[in-house]
Amino acid sequence: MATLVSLPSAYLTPRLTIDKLFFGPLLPISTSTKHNWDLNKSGKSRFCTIKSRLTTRTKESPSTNPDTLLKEPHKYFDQVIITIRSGDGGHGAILTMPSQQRATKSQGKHDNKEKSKKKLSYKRDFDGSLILPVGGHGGDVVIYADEGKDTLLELHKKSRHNAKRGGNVAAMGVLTSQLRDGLAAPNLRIPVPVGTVVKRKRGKLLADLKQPGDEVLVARGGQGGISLIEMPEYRRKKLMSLTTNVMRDESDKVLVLGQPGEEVSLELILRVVADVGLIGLPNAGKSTLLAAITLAKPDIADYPFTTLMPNLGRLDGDPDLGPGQYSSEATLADLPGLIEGAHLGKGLGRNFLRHLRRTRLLVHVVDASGDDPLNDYITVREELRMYNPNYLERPYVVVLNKIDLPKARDKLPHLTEEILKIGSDIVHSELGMSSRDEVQSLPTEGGEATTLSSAISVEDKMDKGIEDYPRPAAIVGVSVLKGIRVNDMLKEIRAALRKCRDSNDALELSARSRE
Ligand SMILES: Nc1nc2c(ncn2[C@@H]2O[C@H](COP(=O)(O)OP(=O)(O)OP(=O)(O)O)[C@@H](O)[C@H]2O)c(=O)[nH]1
Ligand SMILES: [Mg+2]
Repeated sequence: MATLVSLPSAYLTPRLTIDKLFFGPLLPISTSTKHNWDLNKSGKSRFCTIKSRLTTRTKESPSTNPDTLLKEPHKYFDQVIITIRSGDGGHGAILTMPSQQRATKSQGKHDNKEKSKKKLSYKRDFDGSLILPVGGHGGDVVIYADEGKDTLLELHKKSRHNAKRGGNVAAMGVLTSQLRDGLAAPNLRIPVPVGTVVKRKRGKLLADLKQPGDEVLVARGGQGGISLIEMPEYRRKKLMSLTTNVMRDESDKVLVLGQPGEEVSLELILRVVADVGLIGLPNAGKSTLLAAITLAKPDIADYPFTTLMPNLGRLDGDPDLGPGQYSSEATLADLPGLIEGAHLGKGLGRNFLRHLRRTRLLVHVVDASGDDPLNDYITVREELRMYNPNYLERPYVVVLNKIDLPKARDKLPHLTEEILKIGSDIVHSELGMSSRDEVQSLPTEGGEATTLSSAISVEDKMDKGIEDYPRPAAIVGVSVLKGIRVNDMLKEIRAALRKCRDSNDALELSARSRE
């Protein structure tokens, strides 16, 4: 990009040489990095950026060992720390006026012709002032949500990302018209899964990339340096009268060198974007359920912790709704099994529970053929309470699975009755909690949604037991493996989803009217 530059008298005297400009006290020194010129053997000056001793540079976060990533991907897929650096700006140059080039004795007539042709290429603004080339802008770093990405594992393998530096303005005599394009460095774009939260390492939230294509500029590339012209005094005066715009730094120094890019350490946290979260003990049949009602193909096996990372599936709209069926589509997330003590780190621990945060409805899958399914149900509710009591306020459907087995079928009536006993009729809203994601309204048994405008603190909620939280929106006995009552289950899930969509809309409306 070219800029209009005026030339302060100090820089326009014929005595000013490149060496003086580069080695003299006029060099701009950035606060974060120090620019240094060193001479190589041929005596040519070469620009390099060195680490300043006075400033601490962010320590590079080490990449995770590929073996560890392969063995334990579930520990790394949803969180990573990366270091990014935007590109340095390219340097300006000391250019020679075409008139001087023409006057060079050593050049032959042919050369002079060429030069005078080039002279015509020097750009002038509408007011006659010269437009001189500037160094290329350093590449920015942008992080964007890409639907094709599922995890953050790739970023563990490569935790440092540098954008390219801008191009330097070439040596004396190169004309504006040749330099105008191609000097700015391309932006570095880093794809992450939809639902990634971008934060400064131990610092402020920069963006929540919830929608495909959402993006955030995390580091701006350095500004390119300006160019100067070396010329005799009589021409200088003429030029000064024509120009108005001067680029200077704080100490009145002209910025010939490109500015350094910025280096930042970022923490990326993935929070799965799903409408419905499937929870339950290991082996309850969560993945089988997901495979039965969506096109997802999760691993299913007869041992605990088959699922290590959330699986996503898309539930089609309800065909009975006719044209409105698309409004009943939903994304389901099948989460790893939860066990007693998960909130203390047992099993896969509690970290994956953060993926429930954006869900609006929970489907609690219980293996009804187990020895004590009621206790299994209570265990999971307790773990949710210990992790985040707000999750207990979310509407939920209980799926009593494996009723193809006689053991489960026999227990069904009593189990349903016992589960219905646990819970209260009071419904809380999370309006006013930290994130809009968590704004919820919960239906009571009768389907009415009540809103408590005052937010209840998490400490207060911890004092409450699971019986103080709402009952399930529905309880259904099914066999997802054998396809028994799967349609009834789908009906209940869709009805609960519609109810919480309606109440969310109502909440949004009332929030907007208050604004
Ligand atoms: N008999 C019967 N078996 C089922 C049913 N649903 C699932 N299973 C079996 O239960 C076992 C566990 O199923 P998964 O779907 O992997 O269970 P999960 O809850 O996803 O387990 P984790 O991923 O370990 O948390 C598998 O052997 C399934 O075939 C069912 O309706 N009836
Ligand atoms: Mg599973």
